[in-house]
Amino acid sequence: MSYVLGVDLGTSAVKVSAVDREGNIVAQQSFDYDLSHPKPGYSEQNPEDWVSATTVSIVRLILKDGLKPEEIEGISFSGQMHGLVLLDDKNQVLRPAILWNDTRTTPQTKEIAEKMGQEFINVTRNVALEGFTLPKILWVKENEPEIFSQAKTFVLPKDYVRYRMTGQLAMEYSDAAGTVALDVANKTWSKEVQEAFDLDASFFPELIESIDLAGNISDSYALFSGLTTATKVFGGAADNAAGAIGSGILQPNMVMSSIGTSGVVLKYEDNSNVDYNGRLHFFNHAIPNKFYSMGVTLAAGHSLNWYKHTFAANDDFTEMVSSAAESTVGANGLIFTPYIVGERTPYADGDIRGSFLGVDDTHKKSDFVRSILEGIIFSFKDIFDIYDEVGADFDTVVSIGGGAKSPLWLQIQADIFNKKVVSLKNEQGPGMGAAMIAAVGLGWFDTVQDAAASFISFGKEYLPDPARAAQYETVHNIYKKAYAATAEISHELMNYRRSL
Ligand SMILES: Nc1ncnc2c1ncn2[C@@H]1O[C@H](COP(=O)(O)OP(=O)(O)O)[C@@H](O)[C@H]1O
Ligand SMILES: O=C(CO)[C@@H](O)[C@H](O)COP(=O)(O)O
Repeated sequence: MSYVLGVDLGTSAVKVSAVDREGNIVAQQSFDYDLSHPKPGYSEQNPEDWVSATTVSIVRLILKDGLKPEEIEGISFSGQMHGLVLLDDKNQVLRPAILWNDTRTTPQTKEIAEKMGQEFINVTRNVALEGFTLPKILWVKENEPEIFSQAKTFVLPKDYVRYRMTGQLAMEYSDAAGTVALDVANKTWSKEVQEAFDLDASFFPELIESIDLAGNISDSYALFSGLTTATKVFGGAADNAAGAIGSGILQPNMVMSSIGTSGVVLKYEDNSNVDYNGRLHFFNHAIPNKFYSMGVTLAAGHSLNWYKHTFAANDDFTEMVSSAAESTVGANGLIFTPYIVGERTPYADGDIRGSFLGVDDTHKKSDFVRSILEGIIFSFKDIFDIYDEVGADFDTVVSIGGGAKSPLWLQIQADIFNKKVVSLKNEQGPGMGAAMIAAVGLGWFDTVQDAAASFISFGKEYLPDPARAAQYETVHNIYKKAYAATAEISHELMNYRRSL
């Protein structure tokens, strides 16, 4: 037998999946690690914890699940995006990694916008948000100059783990795009960004493709992990790019709708010609010379979980979700905006907060649940509207994440999007995408598309009902007014809370 390992390096844990040539997951191991929040808004992790957790998972696959090291032909990665790992001239880590969900960098995002304006968006194809890597680099440069003066280069989380496995330092394009220091269309580090922020070209690491061989397992890592030096290690991808591959989002007619803790709407882009002018993220895909665009709803499943913990702690989760069927399209006139931790797309506003609008003394719990399911999908529909504005054409929405477990929620998606929605038969997410990258890198398949044809099967299709779709269009048009109508109130309430 021969296997590949897909390493899904997440924010709270790493999950390593062993996959055979037919795409079957033969074993899985995971290991948690801590997040540290040394100050409000700070979010850091120790890169050594990623290496240890990944290694423990691999050792367990070998010792507990009986995988033979010589049968593990290749390894690749899906990585949490944007986290800054600063390295000195001996590739030693200089400070804890500053993660994607760390928001200390608001002044640096403003500095970037003021200094480069539209040119920044034209080159990097993104607006510099707090979570992205360049603002983090500038934060260290301005706030920890003694550390920055020792920094020779930087990498992203999964690139660091790959370096420790192989001894070879590199960054791959799909993650490099999330630094917002890359000229995305031309696939080179941006000279404009380097000059504007006085960053040396040598600070930026070598770039490779996701399916490129980064190196073999080194002697020292073989000793540490029990793997053999024959195992090949491939570039891997940003978690969203790997998730898109693992869900088969490989053609321009397909969009992914992911309802996890946060929500993501992601579209495969065949070339870099389409211009969202920074309203959506636009990154390089894990497939050479392809791209993807995406928008994020910060609190998707999180909104539902918040409601349950706060108002329905003793209810069964699945029954609570199913109770939404007792309500109506438009939740009997109740609208929920899911901005309970701020929002990213289409409103990049950390201080906006959620609302229930139209609360009536006849509303029942089932109406509240329904309004939450609908509000999350209205927020996704706002992202779809950006696609409509540029004339993007697609007919299939692949629904993934915990939210895709609910048939009612899948149908609500079909009706609100007014598109066909499909789920996956055996959804494995980004870890499967990582395994597919290794399988293509090894030559088991010629292309990622070929790997997908063998590894991925779609499940049930949900078609929009024309009458419900028309009703939802009416309610969504009302929902769209809620952001502007509640922004000032939200901001004032946030200021009040800060004053307490
Ligand atoms: N049976 C279900 N029906 C509908 N939604 C669900 C169900 N189970 C979980 N969820 C939602 O899915 C979310 C978790 O999805 P998941 O993809 O596991 O998230 P993540 O990996 O981002 O934490 C939860 O926040 C929850 O609201
Ligand atoms: O910031 C982004 C994308 O822009 C996130 O998608 C992180 O990459 C999330 O990592 P996990 O929550 O999946 O660990």
